[in-house]
Amino acid sequence: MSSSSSSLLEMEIFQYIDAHQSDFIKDLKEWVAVESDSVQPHLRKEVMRMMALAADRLAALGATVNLVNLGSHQLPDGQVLPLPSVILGELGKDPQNPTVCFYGHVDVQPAKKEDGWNTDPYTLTEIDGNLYGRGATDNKGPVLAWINAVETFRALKFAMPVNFKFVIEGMEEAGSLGLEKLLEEENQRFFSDVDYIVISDNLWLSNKKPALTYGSRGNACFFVEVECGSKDLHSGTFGGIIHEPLLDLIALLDSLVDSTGHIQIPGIYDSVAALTEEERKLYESIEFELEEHRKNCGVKKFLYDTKEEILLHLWRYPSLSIHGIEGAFHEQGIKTVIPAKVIGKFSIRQVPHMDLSVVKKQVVKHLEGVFSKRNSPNKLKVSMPLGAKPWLADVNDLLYKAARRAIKTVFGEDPDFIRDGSTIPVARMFQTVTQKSVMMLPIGAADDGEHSQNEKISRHNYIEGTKLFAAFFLEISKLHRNLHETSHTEAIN
Ligand SMILES: C[C@H](N)C(=O)N[C@@H](Cc1c[nH]cn1)C(=O)O
Ligand SMILES: [Zn+2]
Ligand SMILES: [Zn+2]
Repeated sequence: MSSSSSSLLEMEIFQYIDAHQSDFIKDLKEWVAVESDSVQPHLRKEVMRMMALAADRLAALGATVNLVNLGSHQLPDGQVLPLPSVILGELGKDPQNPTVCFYGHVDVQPAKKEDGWNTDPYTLTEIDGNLYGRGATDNKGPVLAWINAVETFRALKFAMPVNFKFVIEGMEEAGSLGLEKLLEEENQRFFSDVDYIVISDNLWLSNKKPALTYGSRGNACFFVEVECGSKDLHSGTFGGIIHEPLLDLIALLDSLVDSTGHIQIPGIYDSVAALTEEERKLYESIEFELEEHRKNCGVKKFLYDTKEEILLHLWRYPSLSIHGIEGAFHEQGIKTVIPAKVIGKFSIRQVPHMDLSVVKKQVVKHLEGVFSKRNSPNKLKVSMPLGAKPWLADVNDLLYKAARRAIKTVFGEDPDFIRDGSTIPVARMFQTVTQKSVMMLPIGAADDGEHSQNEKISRHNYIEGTKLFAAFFLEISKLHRNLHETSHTEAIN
């Protein structure tokens, strides 16, 4: 295809997408309305309902859809819950086309209006060009944008430039339970003819400038449980004469990080890959507005003052965050009780070359050491319910070339090449199990507020993101065909 006919094609595609914005937003509204929170057990049926909706949407595209049952899992309290099925979808089998597998998730993090949302989190609401709702950017919007892009080719009756495969799951926010086993089982079947894997489940580094992501951190999640007995106690009747579990727990949690953000667990930094001079230079050249980033997060000051230090601590070093305490009274008012059992929850973001099993041992040893110094008779239990490895890709891969060109076409500028501090467990699983090239192609902006109150995707990013995916299909198709024609000619000669 000549470049002028390909740009004519793109023009028609982009016009179609612009003309169908309202339909695409209506679909997103329908998806956001489902409270598919994979973290809270009582909402599991909503995750199942969401999976069914996504499967129907793919079937309507003409895809073959297989809902693979992953069985069940046990919660720390012993409760057994069914895991949502994973969608494996396929559309097109043209041997001339590359096969691109898209991964996305349709589960969300918990959200309640009373957390401080300005609008109902499950009613997609447009204000000043932003579409607010839980899952709007993480990850229902990007999944739909990819589907919209495929739909556009179908509606215009254009030949599909690539064969599509889909992996859509409903447990990403809970650590992608059961997914690795499925990938291993399907490696020689579903994944055997996949050429490229694309994930769109993270954000740009800036509010306006597009990005391509070549690395993400992993995560080791911990529960630390302290128990004094089987029942909560009156703090007037028993306060002052017992070792309180919450005091033990707070001391344990307080021992994890110092006020400069440095993790206090001995050995935790030992295997972190050394920073090369080349990397340092790369970080210096990245455009990154510290003030914009500070405003997005709404804090007064960061732990570090320079762009380089901030990026290093987000992408290149581990970080430890405390997420909450189960069993502690957290409602309004004051309940004068001593909770009998409390569970602290924290996680350590992982970077190359940290090893999850070593990290687990270091954490357990450290917490047991701190606890033993307290001479507490209480029961301590430390567990690591989730572990996801970090991921790093080769930016010289064809995928990145195609995405870079597509970004230039749609946004008129070159992308930032970035890493991401958050975790998409499947990225490293795909790389290790399938050995195919993996790329993250985000369409959300840095101020989208993933996991936060008032999560949003802008109409602009949702619609231009749809165009970006369509342009990417054309670019990867061209580059892949060229590469294979060249290697075919070389083989003949
Ligand atoms: C980046 C992605 N949208 C996301 O939010 N991932 C979660 C996954 C996770 C990690 N540990 C437990 N869940 C995240 O990075 O928090
Ligand atoms: Zn996500
Ligand atoms: Zn998320």
